[in-house]
Amino acid sequence: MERRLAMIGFGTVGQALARILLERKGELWEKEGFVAQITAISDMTKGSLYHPDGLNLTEVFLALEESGTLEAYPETSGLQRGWNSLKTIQDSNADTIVEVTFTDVETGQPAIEHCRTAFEAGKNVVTTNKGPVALAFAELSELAEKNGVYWGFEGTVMSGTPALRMPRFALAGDRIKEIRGILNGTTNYILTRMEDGVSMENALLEAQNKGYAEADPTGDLEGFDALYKMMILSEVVMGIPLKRKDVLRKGMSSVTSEDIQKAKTGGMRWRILSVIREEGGKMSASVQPVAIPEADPLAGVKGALNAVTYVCDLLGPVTLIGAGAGRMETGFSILADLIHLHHQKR
Ligand SMILES: NC(=O)C1=CN([C@@H]2O[C@H](COP(=O)(O)OP(=O)(O)OC[C@H]3O[C@@H](n4cnc5c(N)ncnc54)[C@H](OP(=O)(O)O)[C@@H]3O)[C@@H](O)[C@H]2O)C=CC1
Ligand SMILES: N[C@@H](CC=O)C(=O)O
Repeated sequence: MERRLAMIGFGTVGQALARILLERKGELWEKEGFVAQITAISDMTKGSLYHPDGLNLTEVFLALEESGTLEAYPETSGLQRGWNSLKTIQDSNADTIVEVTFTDVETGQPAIEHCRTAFEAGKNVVTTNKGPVALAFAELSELAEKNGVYWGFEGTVMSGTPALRMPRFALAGDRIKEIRGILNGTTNYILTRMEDGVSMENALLEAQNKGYAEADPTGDLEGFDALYKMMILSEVVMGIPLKRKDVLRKGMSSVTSEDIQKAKTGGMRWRILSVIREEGGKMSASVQPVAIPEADPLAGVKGALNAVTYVCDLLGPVTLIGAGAGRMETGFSILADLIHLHHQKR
């Protein structure tokens, strides 16, 4: 069965998925029997395209190279332009909506509305947007189930590293009472570069150029992004919703270059640690900068790598280390969800 996709948002992650689909088309068909067509793209500033027979992705990238928008995409019979996100979700022939707009750390909008509209229209959603999962998991899961559609969100925690799929499937049956780790790629990248003597401002610019940072990097720097990921882990993996106000949150702005150099001289490394613990059905959680000894395995987690440890009652602690952010790394998370959906439907 050919999957028809509508991309809502076409920035770093959306374009990475399109590249992967373009470059791996033959291999995905041969190895997985998977085939997908992007029939619609709707992006705030780049513009919108819809063709029921599918868009030519080579032409999409040529248009973006020419002007940074989709304006130069060639006219063909049946091509529609200018549809906004909601019209694209409702009126395109896509069966699966790829929601990759920015994460709003206050309201989760417009992404929550995008998911709601898709589910009500009987369409699957695959997203890397943390807002809908952190703030509306119960409501949206129920709506997806009621409409018999799939909701994939693997990329919301640690990009394509299976930080959700592993505990949900491979560790099913174990009780997870504690989760801890490094859950933000941008700040881990910045701290590592500051250890090399790069200023915080320049390290942030590098992180932005590499596609790690949020559209508003305050979300990364002040710990909101990690907080959202803890809310997702708490509800999705441990089954207990966590409120924003219940998380002790400290951003990285309190850590200076001097602190980092001083710690380095003393055999320590600064990392932003996230911890969630369950005791008697009550959750406690924190995200904050901590100086840890160089010998601690987390001190060796560098750059945009992240790590998460699941403390299981039967298996003991299990740690996963992998990409926390990045273009292809997050584009891959959507592909992994699409292949999962494909296997389910098959
Ligand atoms: N980059 C990464 O490594 C990771 C990102 N994520 C998440 O994935 C999502 C996408 O990230 P990324 O691609 O990096 O972000 P970008 O900012 O690069 O892309 C988001 C795109 O969505 C567009 N957009 C915003 N609002 C709308 C709307 N209402 N309708 C249509 N398009 C809209 C933006 O347009 P404009 O620029 O004009 O606002 C932009 O082109 C985010 O929610 C992020 O938190 C998750 C894991 C890793
Ligand atoms: N901005 C985020 C992107 C992935 O969630 C990060 O740096 O971790």
